[in-house]
Amino acid sequence: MVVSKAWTLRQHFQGFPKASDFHLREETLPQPKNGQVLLEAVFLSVDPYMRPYSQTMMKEGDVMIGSQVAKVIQSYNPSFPVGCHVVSDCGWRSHWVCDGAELTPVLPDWPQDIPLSLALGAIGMPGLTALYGLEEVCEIKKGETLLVNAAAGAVGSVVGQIAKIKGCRVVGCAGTDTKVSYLKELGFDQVFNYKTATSLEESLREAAPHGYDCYFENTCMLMPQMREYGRIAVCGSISMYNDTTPQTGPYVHTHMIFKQLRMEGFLCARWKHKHQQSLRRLMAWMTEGKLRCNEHITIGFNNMPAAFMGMLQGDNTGKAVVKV
Ligand SMILES: NC(=O)C1=CN([C@@H]2O[C@H](COP(=O)(O)OP(=O)(O)OC[C@H]3O[C@@H](n4cnc5c(N)ncnc54)[C@H](OP(=O)(O)O)[C@@H]3O)[C@@H](O)[C@H]2O)C=CC1
Ligand SMILES: C/C=C/C(C)=O
Repeated sequence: MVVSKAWTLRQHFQGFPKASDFHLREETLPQPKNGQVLLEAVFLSVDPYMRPYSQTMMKEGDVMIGSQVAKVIQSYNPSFPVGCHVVSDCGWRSHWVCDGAELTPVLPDWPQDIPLSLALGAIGMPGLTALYGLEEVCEIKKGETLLVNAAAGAVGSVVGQIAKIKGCRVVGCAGTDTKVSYLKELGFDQVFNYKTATSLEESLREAAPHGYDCYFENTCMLMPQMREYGRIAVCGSISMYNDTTPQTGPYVHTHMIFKQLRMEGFLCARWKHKHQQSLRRLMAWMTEGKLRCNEHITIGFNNMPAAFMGMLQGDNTGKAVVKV
């Protein structure tokens, strides 16, 4: 018998999450049966979606939702032999018994020198989100100009690098000078700190005097700088996730109409059927040195809530993960 640790939602978050909203419990797992495997968490993902989804998909007492890279430590399922690594959506748990139905093996032939944690980052859901937002929603083309905000985050940093691979001009905005330096290292053409810029409008105009063809992310600050027939991929709205009163405006109709813009919200899972081939593309770019990913690693399963709250502060550069 294995005793698993699990972090549960003690009470729904009101505004910014606090340590007392979480509860660490132990549970004795059943012995795996025929067709089942026993998983041990190696890396757990810490993602913004956990905040809004906790509100809509969870009830108090549930184990926190989330993905992890886990190692199979007992197996009665030939598709998942002992020692293999999988991505599992079993939540904030140290161990779990399941059949293979909901498990995704990490890419076969995962290179030795690429950390497995990236299966939760650039070679995982955030990387796929970046790829689909650019290719499927923005339909970005060589030579176009892109703006991405939250650019030093797990998604934004991959967005900018893929757009560079595609021959685009990339403008990123981020909230600290450290993030700005990181994005310059990644090869972004223009980067500015939106928190210290004297005028956002001026910074945007200076960075791309002819305007933007594509805009990846959230907020509507860019509307006046969009070019005719511009495309806006609405990926997330992290700045609102902890709000206790709904935000209003700005009203975008005039820009949408007269510039004939297209704005589309999307969820990465829409293109689930493409995930395997897309992960292989991301891995190829990484092994060729065209795609890099900084990670913000917190050590220790017991620090999951702290890592989650830290991520929601917005100060991390790159993908937040917890190493067990
Ligand atoms: N549609 C989809 O399928 C998916 C959507 N998403 C969404 O994409 C967005 C980015 O995700 P991801 O890159 O993983 O996130 P990260 O946690 O890696 O980065 C988030 C960044 O957002 C910026 N930010 C702005 N306002 C806030 C705030 N109030 N609190 C915290 N951070 C803030 C910060 O950068 P800065 O200081 O530069 O402002 C921060 O670094 C999120 O909104 C997420 O929900 C993510 C995955 C899939
Ligand atoms: C799958 C992730 C969704 C958001 C909104 O983060």
